[in-house]
Amino acid sequence: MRPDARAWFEHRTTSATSLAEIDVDALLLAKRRGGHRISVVLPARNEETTVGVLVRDLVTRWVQDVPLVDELLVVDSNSTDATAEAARAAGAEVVAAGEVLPCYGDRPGKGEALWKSLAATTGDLVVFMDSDLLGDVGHYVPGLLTPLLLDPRVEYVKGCYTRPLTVDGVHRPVGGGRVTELTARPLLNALWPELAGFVQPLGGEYAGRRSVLEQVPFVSGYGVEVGLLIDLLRICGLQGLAQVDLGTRTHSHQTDVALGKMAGQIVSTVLSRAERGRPARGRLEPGGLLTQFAHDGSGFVPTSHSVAVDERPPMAAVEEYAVLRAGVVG
Ligand SMILES: O=c1ccn([C@@H]2O[C@H](COP(=O)(O)OP(=O)(O)O[C@H]3O[C@H](CO)[C@@H](O)[C@H](O)[C@H]3O)[C@@H](O)[C@H]2O)c(=O)[nH]1
Ligand SMILES: O=C(O)[C@H](O)COP(=O)(O)O
Repeated sequence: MRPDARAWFEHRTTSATSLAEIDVDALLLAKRRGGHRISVVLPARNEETTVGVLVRDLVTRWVQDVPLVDELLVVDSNSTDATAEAARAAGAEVVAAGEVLPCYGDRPGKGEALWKSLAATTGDLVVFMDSDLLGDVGHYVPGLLTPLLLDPRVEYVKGCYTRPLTVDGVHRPVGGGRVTELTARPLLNALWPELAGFVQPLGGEYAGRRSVLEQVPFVSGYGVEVGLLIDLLRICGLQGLAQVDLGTRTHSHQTDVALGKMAGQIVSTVLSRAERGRPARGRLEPGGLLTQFAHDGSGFVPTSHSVAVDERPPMAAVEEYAVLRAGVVG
């Protein structure tokens, strides 16, 4: 690892692997003293089997029993199942991504749901969590908030964890995060070696100050995490970023074919950032198309999918958002 990345890793990684490691009273005090308002956002597409349990646990722990979280929003990302109903019944506020800033239309993808969530929430600190998490993750929210609440230099915190992998009924305690290991990490190490200290650059659990989140574009699909990391590095510098070890993360896994498309979006996102600042002449022009092959018994069958990414502008540049914020702040 490059010396700056190693120094960052050693000084900016903290541990919150269980509630026993977290001083919740100190967080509440810091929240009160700093006058913070805290929003938790869960993007969800067809997560009816997991979102209810997750939301109920979060609401019970961090809204009702301990007043850490002020609003908990599930952004329904074009689900075709009962995700919205399950989340609402469990105590979340639920909004469909397409209903937020409707004049901007409705694009598919996780990043779109996260971008819209900035306009649908009011906290100055925003925590993002996936809604397909399994197991006990009750410490994730306070764990992610600890660096933000206790260290004013920190602008953005990324969770990290070990990742079990269960495929075809076979369980392994590690080995999850296949796109991370085979695509995102090699790309980041090659092009942004200062980010090499991030253990889980694609992880879906992170938190940041609204003041920086609204200054960066959001890639609409699965490129959103790697895009945020690269863009927030530019705005906050390495010292404004932190990571916290949350222990273990278990979630539902996608097929290899689906992960191939995700990897294609990661590549498109990273290339779009690598091209910034280069003269138009001589720029790489990524094809934005991924061709995958299946064998049908008699021969290979190619299927092509778009992995081009589009992105939303920094929320701070959106006029309707400025009006909404004026209502909140004023
Ligand atoms: O169009 C979509 C697709 C997904 N999701 C939600 O986003 C979260 C993560 O999606 P998932 O398909 O489970 O992603 P993973 O296979 O777990 O991918 C990992 O890598 C992705 C790329 O960085 C990250 O976005 C994920 O958070 C991270 O867990 C889940 O709550 C989904 O319901 C949406 O809201 N809209
Ligand atoms: O982060 C990743 O690389 C993807 O979410 C894939 O994770 P998995 O290999 O644990 O399914």
